[in-house]
Amino acid sequence: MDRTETSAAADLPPCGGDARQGRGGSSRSDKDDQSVHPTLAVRGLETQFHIGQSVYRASNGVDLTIRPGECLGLVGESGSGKSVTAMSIMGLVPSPPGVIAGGRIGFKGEDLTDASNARIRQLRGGAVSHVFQDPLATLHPLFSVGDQIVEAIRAHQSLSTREADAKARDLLDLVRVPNAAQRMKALPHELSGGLRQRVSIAMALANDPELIIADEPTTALDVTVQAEVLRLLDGLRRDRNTAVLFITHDFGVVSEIADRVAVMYAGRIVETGPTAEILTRPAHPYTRMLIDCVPVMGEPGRRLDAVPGRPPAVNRLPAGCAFADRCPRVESDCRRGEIPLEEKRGNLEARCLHPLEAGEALSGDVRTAATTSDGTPRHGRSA
Ligand SMILES: Nc1ncnc2c1ncn2[C@@H]1O[C@H](COP(=O)(O)OP(=O)(O)OP(=O)(O)O)[C@@H](O)[C@H]1O
Repeated sequence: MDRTETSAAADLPPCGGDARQGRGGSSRSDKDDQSVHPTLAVRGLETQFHIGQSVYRASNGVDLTIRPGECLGLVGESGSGKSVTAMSIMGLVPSPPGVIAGGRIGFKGEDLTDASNARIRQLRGGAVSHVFQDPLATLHPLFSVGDQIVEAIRAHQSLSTREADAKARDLLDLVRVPNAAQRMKALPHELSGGLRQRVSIAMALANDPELIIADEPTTALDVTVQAEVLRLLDGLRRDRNTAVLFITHDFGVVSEIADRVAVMYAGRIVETGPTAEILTRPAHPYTRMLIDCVPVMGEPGRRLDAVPGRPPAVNRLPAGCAFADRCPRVESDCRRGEIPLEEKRGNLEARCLHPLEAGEALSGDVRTAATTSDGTPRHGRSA
């Protein structure tokens, strides 16, 4: 059966609500040709964990679109559902207790939701690859990095060992590992953290992926190495026209690499739009508060805000806006019912009834709204 012809995802709209423009709203070829299927089109993804009587809604109606050569930054606090969304795309949700209870995952127009395990395995490490935060979790401690890259190549391409070996060396050169031929023989623990991450990027590139899912790939690295690895990833995806889903909790990193941003909170996308627009004129108070947490160079005296309180547990989501208990702009209507992700202005969409105007700051001390009079968060994680 040809899934690309018959699947429901073949009918996915080529451009979803969050697929708009490139960095700073600049035009891209994808904008000019909206008829081409995006590399990734996630629609209404519902990934749940059923534990005892509880249902944890980790991805709760998530929509994402990424076009060739585009980088989407998926941002949110710990536990907001970023990794579960990524694992769902890669077919890696542990089941049980996990289940994809709804929605569709389209890869270049092919519906992966009902794809066979064999098809998902064929894609994973091939056309869809991933880079994780900790390369030691990806790399086998007892095999040389060269052997591991060769194995990754041969799992998807019929090359001789000699050919795969040469390709592995080229990949290490490409990700700028010095003395690649020598380093092929190194065990993972013999390399620095930055070099190990370059090796895992080389492995991710081994089979010319069309989509790379990078889950906090620079979080464990020190800042200079982090900047180098970001530049490397950015250059590679531009040269190779690779779509990238870049997961992070750090808006500083997002500003370096993402064309567009999707902000996740308690399993939902709460705001999405071009990076420059989101960074300078966000509509959702949560996005504003997350951005205010980023240290700014040259402002040593500036108070660093934290977002007070905690997100609600995803097995006990409140009616209405899940951010209401922490939001300085909350009104009674925020707690009444489902709030849709709607266009607020320009290319910005937010799930908010009382959005910020362009460039508006949050007035007053946000702590007054999000904490009780003694400073206790109004909403603690209860599960
Ligand atoms: N294996 C699991 N079993 C049960 N619940 C899970 C499991 N994995 C994730 N969850 C639930 O999904 C929620 C989202 O987790 P996820 O790892 O996607 O968050 P995240 O945004 O990636 O956080 P972090 O930045 O800390 O990695 C968690 O809060 C938890 O409730």
